Amino acid sequence: RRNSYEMCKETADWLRARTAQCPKTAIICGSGLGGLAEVLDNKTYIPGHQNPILVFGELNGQPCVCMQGRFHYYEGYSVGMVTFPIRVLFLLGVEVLIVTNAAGGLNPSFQVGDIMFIRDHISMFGLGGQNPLRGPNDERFGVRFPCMSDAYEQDLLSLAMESVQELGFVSFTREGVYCQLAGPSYETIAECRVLQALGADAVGMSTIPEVIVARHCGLRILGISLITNKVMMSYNSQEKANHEEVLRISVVRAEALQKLVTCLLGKLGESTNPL
Ligand SMILES: O=P(O)(O)O[C@@H]1C[C@H](O)[C@@H](CO)O1
Ligand code: HPA
Repeated sequence: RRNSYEMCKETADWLRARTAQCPKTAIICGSGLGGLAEVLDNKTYIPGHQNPILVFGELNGQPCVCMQGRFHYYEGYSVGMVTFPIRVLFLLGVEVLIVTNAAGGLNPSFQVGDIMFIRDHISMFGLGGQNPLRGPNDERFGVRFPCMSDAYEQDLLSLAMESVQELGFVSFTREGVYCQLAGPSYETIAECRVLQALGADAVGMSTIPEVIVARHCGLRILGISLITNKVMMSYNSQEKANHEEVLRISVVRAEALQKLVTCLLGKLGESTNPL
């Protein structure tokens, strides 16, 4: 299995041989948000065999690692491969995971450009019977039946909200429920209506398998969705979801997100370091 303990350990050891940095926080950069990594100090770039590049460095004095890009299920990767980097990060000693993504807004009060902290998620994969933890459980990662009702940590959310207030970002910050579909096709109007009725505030194509695997191995998780478009709810709408628009809006908000994560890391450092 791609995310077996042995394979993850081999990659973690391989990375350790290439950098002496010991990040406590990892940031997964969603579509168009790879620029987050550029603000790190003392950067070490480690290109992967395939898509994502790992950038080790420091942000606001805190050791951290950014994953520029991710493995998406819609690209054809197995859920094992999609979640493999999470277990590698865990074996590297990461304790806090900040997952970011671009998502479509289902909540009618959301605007394009809003930042949504993920309060909870709806896994269409999980509901449909596909969970990244399916199969033999390896206790070295976590327990057989992990709790998910507390996957998104309240303390991290509170620190993130403090950062939002200090930065003056309140007017475009929300909280909500993220729902993941397989992609790569965007949702139909009928599907959007169903998701909204189910209680989802935003819809995307990533993140949840990563969160499940991260929660399983005890990582503290903060999820951030950038609302890059409003999904179509009416047959009269002339707009159409498209990836170029998603990337364009991500870039517009990239700087705000960088500031937010930088501020949050400073607070995390203060909260974990009594000095
Ligand atoms: O990696 P994320 O979830 O940010 O990417 C989103 C979902 C699709 O990959 C793409 C759709 O525009 O953006
Ligand atoms: O509208 C969307 N749907 C699914 N994934 C997305 N990622 C960005 N926008 C969207």
